Amino acid sequence: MTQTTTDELVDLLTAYNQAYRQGSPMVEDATYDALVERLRTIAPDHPFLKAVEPEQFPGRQEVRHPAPMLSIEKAYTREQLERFVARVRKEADAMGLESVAFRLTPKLDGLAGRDDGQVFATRGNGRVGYEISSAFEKGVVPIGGRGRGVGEIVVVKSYFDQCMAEFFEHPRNMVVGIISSDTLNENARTALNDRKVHFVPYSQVFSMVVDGARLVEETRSLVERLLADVDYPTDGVVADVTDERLKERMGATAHHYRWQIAIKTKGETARTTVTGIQWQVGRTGNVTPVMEVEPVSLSGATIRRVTAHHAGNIRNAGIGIGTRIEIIRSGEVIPKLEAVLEARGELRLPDACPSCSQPLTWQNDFLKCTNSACRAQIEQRLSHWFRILGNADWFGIKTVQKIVDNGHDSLEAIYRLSETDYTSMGFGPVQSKNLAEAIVISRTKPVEDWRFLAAFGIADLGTGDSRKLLAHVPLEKIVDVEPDAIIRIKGFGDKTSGRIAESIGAMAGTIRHMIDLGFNLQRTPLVSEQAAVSSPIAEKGIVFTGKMVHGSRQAMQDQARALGARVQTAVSGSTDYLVCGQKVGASKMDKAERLGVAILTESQYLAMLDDATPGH
Ligand SMILES: NC(=O)c1ccc[n+]([C@@H]2O[C@H](COP(=O)([O-])OP(=O)(O)OC[C@H]3O[C@@H](n4cnc5c(N)ncnc54)[C@H](O)[C@@H]3O)[C@@H](O)[C@H]2O)c1
Ligand SMILES: [Zn+2]
Repeated sequence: MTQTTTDELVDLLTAYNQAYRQGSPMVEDATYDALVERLRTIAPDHPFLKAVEPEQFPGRQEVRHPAPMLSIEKAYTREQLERFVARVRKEADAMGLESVAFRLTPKLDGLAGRDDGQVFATRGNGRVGYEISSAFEKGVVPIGGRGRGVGEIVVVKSYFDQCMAEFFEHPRNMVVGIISSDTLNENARTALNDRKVHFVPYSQVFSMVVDGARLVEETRSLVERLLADVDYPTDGVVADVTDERLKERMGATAHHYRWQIAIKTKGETARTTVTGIQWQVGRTGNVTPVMEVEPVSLSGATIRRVTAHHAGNIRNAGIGIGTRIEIIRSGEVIPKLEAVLEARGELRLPDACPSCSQPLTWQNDFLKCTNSACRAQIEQRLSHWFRILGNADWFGIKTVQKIVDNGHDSLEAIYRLSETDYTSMGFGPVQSKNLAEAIVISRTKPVEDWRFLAAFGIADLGTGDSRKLLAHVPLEKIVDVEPDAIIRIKGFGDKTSGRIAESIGAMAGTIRHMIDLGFNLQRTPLVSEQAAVSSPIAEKGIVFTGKMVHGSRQAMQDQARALGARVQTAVSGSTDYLVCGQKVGASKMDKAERLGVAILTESQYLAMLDDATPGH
């Protein structure tokens, strides 16, 4: 190999690394790692291999780490893992250690950080990182509390898949965006408000301790067990030697600790051929490509459809019928386009909306239908209503399409339908009954007013911002809201406020109509009222569990809500207190302990409320 090839390779790696750190990788990890290995073969002493691949956050203050935050050596194969275990064994023998144990933890795939309780910093180049303490003010949830050392900033995976996957190509994009920019877009704000962006210290994650033999023999099942319950994006499992003296003896290179290895589980890939491209219209008018492919088997499922995320991917790669592609599936329901192997066929992009035939326009990489009367958008908006309201099932997209086909194309119309109307549209007797009941349930089952408002699909108003808005403007005044009133609320910018007010204005009739139907709405307390209630549990996430002695659980939950708490049904990363009555299941307690949630008995909890009440 000549010097130029080495340089070219390093240039390529540098570019790939930069794209990756900014949240939009250009190639798969395995491809990147293979290139790194190639560099190691041709230029083993190249500086690129001797350091942590740097990330950059321009304009942030630099923070020196007390101990370097290094990269991790990778094992893709059994042989690589065996070699690692053998190396550890050898050092242990030299120390006269009889047994060696490894602590296994999920390798979280986000943005690494370190929180000493005062300063929160990124990894940077491993020695010097960047100060990002504002992340906690933005709403990143520190799991287990502040000051727990190194960990990873990640988005809750199920949440990302359900609510954010259509806006971001990878959860890391979202995290990097949130940390690096001072102005957050609507989706990022929603996720932060929903408390779904966490800083997870590695000390707080689920772990298992095994010996070297088991690690090598049962790798697959161990990895599966470790990752089964982790609701964060992962890209493998990290194995650490547990013995402190052995760790000290093994030390580190400039790149990684010698007592640690990452067992990588890359998403499974397959190769296939594009046989067609379907264009789907979303609620906001984005027209996105779904490729039909020759059926191919991938992690146990037969794949026929592959998403290409946005039209730009089709345009830039020149994908036509006959194009050979590589696809990857790592947990998503619909697999993604991984790489274009050979572009073939004619590139054909729609110039008209597949639903309403209006001309499309490009907005960055997205093709957009701007016709608000577009049939597909109406269907998506109606199904959005039921999805966000979340208290009544049965109105999936197929059902909604059929209803719209029959001329009922607005919420007003749908809420007028009766069981016999459904039957005459051709729904079966059972389904007709279910649909009619679901409508009643959607009005009678309690639902938060911010969900109700967000369900209309108002521009720039996700659930998080809807809650914020309603803390300042009560729902019954919302249709008359002026942009000025929104701008004054923290977190709303000029443009967004204008768009929100305009969009609310355009939907005022429907909003009023739906309010008048009398939903069972739980009000968001107004900030002006909240000031009066200063309680020790305001804003805290609380789970009540077990049989309560003081009163019914329902009554305690209501009281907690009135005191401004966020009452939850399950312990999660956003829980602050688990209040235990009698006969509490061990699993809830375990989970709470693992997540660093404070566990209180019923009387401890009541004492806490009492202490804070004036006059006691
Ligand atoms: N696809 C691409 O274009 C591209 C580009 C650059 C890097 N990469 C990938 O990034 C990796 C190298 O980057 P890196 O050095 O940032 O990361 P790494 O994979 O070497 O991981 C090291 C980091 O993992 C974190 N980590 C996550 N879970 C952990 C746990 N349970 N215990 C301890 N640490 C944990 C730590 O912060 C540590 O700094 C490679 O796997 C490479 O494939 C990909
Ligand atoms: Zn259209």
